[in-house]
Amino acid sequence: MILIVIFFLLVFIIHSFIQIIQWLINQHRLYLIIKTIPGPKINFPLWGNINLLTGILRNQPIGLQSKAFINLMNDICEQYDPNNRIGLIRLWFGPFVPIIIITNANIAQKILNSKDHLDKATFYSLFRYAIKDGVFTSKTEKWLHQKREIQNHLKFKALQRYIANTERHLATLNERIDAVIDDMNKNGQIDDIKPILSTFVLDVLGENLFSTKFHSQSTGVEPKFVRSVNRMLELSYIPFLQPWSYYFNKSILVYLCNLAIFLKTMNYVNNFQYSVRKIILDRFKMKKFEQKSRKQLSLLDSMIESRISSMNPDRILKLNQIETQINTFVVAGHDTTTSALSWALYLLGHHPEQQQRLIKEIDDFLADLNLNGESITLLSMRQLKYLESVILESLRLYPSGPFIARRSRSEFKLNEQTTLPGNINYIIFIQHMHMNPEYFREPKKFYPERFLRCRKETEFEWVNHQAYLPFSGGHRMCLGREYGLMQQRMFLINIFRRYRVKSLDRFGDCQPRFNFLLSSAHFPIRFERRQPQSTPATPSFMTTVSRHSFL
Ligand code: HEM
Repeated sequence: MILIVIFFLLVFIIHSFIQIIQWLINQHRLYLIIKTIPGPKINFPLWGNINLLTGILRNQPIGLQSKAFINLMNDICEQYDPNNRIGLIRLWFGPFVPIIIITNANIAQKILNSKDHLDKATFYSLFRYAIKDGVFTSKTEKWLHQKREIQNHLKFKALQRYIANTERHLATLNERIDAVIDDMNKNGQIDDIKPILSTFVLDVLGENLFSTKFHSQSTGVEPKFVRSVNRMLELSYIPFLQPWSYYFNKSILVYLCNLAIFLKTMNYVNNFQYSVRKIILDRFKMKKFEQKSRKQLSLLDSMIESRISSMNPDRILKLNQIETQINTFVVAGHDTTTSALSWALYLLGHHPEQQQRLIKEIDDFLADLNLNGESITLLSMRQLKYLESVILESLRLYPSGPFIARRSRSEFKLNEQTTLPGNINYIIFIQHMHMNPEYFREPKKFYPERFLRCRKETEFEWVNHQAYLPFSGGHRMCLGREYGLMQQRMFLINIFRRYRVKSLDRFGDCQPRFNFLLSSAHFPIRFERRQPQSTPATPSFMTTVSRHSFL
């Protein structure tokens, strides 16, 4: 008996020994490859470059920490790879965990289009508290199945059905703005536009995604779970930014307080997930959508309908998977869209010339439609090229996702000289690329015209299309891109056919608050009604497909 135990013990020890040797060989190979990539010096191998993060971030309040993080990353890129010569920077998080930052558009495109880089980076697991293993966070194999099922429900042709809800909530938004204009004390001034936009986006998302009325605009408050998700992401972010100092330098009391807040927010998120589950079960049982016109189905209804009508339901998303996707869309679609709307207003409010050009384009477009007795359709909105350029330029200057990250499954040969290592995390630094004068001439300038001047992939005097990644790119590009763009188009047409806006702070004072993907503009703004005689009679958005629609 003892001999058998000794035998197994020996086998175990030899096996572990071989594993350790293999791991050391791999680490050495990784080290040799990474050595060729520029990056900050390591003074103390156990820490790697973590001291850079902790040093700068320790005294920043939550919310601004992430801004400090982005600034730090920008500084590191400029210092260690001046003029984007190589487009790669390495950082060591401790002795064994390297991260590679990519600032070269060509390399970023190769990574995003490679089948070996479909997994999201390890630290995306923080999102799993809020959205579990949905299409945003899932690993390649699961993601392929989920994406196949979801993309049809969000592609351009499917969006027509969301117009009616959006238009109704836009009408409520107008009433809110009108009330501020008519209020003598306020005289059209809103001290912080973000909550107004956020509640509007949420109400639209609730109805379009899962037939739920949040009533956020009428109550003026976001549901608790939305604030909880944001808070949760902020809290999850702290240990990532300050892995050691957070636990050792701060008092245990601070840690416990944050833990208590985390658990409380988790509770709200769980409650929300429970409500979503209930809605899904109810709608599934009632099969209400069977009597509804297909064009009015919410995303949830159409996913359930696919499941019911499928010949092979095993291949279609199950109800619990649908629930995960709905949670994912609310989190992935809410702050990103709010942020895009708020920054577009901010920039236009500071650039009257561009605002006037946009107003003229919208007026001409509406006058043409009126003349022909047509409504605004998804497709006709696309004729507004200046509007599109304003949206694209705002997203360039303020991308909702300043960086995205992937985990490689294997080594990746970039060219004869450079091979990128496998099994490590890559950060694609979108915000840095958007500000690179090599890719975008005069990058700090708000200049929507750049997109009109460079419409084709081959024209890149003002825009390098490869470096433009507000919705990411390649295989795991944003699934809500068309939906997000539609919302922005409808919102801006609606605002500027009625009002002029003026941002009331000093240009540049308003700074984004990042926590991974999320950033929004909080700033004071004044709305003025446009003179009635100068606004053309306004055709409504077309909510049903008629002979004018090309869909
Ligand atoms: C202006 C609005 C939006 C912007 C700027 C934006 C941006 C992005 C970016 C940068 C990513 C890549 C994230 C990463 O790889 O880490 C992404 C992914 C995603 N977005 Fe959006 N998004 C927007 C709106 C939406 C909306 C409205 C929805 C849903 C209704 C949505 C759903 C998703 C999903 C599901 C993914 C994950 C795709 C995948 O991994 O395959 N997004 N988005």
